Amino acid sequence: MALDRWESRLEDLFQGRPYDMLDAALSDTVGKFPVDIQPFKDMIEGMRLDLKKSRYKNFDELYLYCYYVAGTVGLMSVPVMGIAPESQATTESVYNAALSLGIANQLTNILRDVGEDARRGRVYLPQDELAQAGLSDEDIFAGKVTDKWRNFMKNQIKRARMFFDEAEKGVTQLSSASRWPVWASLLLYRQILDEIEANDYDSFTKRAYVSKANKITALPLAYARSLIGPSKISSKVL
Ligand SMILES: CC(C)=CCC/C(C)=C/CC/C(C)=C/CC/C(C)=C/COP(=O)(O)OP(=O)(O)O
Repeated sequence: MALDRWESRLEDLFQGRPYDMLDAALSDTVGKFPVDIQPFKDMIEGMRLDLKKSRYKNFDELYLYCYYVAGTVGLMSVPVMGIAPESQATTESVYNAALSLGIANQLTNILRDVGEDARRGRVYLPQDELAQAGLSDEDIFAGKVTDKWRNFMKNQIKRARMFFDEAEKGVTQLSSASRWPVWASLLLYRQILDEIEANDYDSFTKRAYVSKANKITALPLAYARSLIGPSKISSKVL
């Protein structure tokens, strides 16, 4: 019911009829930038899915959930951030990178929160891959770091990193003012994966986080990378 109401407010604010101040802020943004309503609707759909589903058969199902709740945020952001006017990249490839960053962030979030989610009876991990690794829901609820779990997590982390790599290809194509914050968020969120490794894959009892010192260090690195735009200069330098 609440989600239905949210959806009708969304449609209203896209037509310039905001209900409250927050709606008004989004309505203003929608009037200023070429934002599409579909990713917003899809995010609400993701919330509906999350209400009725707490297991994912395979990565295809998990990917769809990640698209709904996080990939959509990437798609919403690009029209506001803007693509660099000198970019030769296709619009599709930039949206694809933005989608990948949302997916990468959500997968990272899931791998960090395994214990917290399990305590709420939820397992956002592909059931077929758990089975292939010799693991079951019971192992997740028991929360013991075993070699099977470590191996499983290594593969999950590898996949999340592939999505970050995919996302990297798009950041240089964004308008120059948008590149720094996006690089910073990418570098910082990806470091959570390093922290999960440093915790010996214990996402059951530990919440992996990036230290303040690492966060501060990431900012100049992100800034340096943000200087690279869609030019001929090799983006491999930094
Ligand atoms: C790369 C290019 C070309 C553009 C950038 C496009 C952007 C900004 C993508 C980022 C999308 C993003 C920030 C997605 C959010 C993903 C995420 C981790 C959501 C987690 O939300 P919750 O589940 O509420 O978090 P908690 O579990 O911490 O409460």
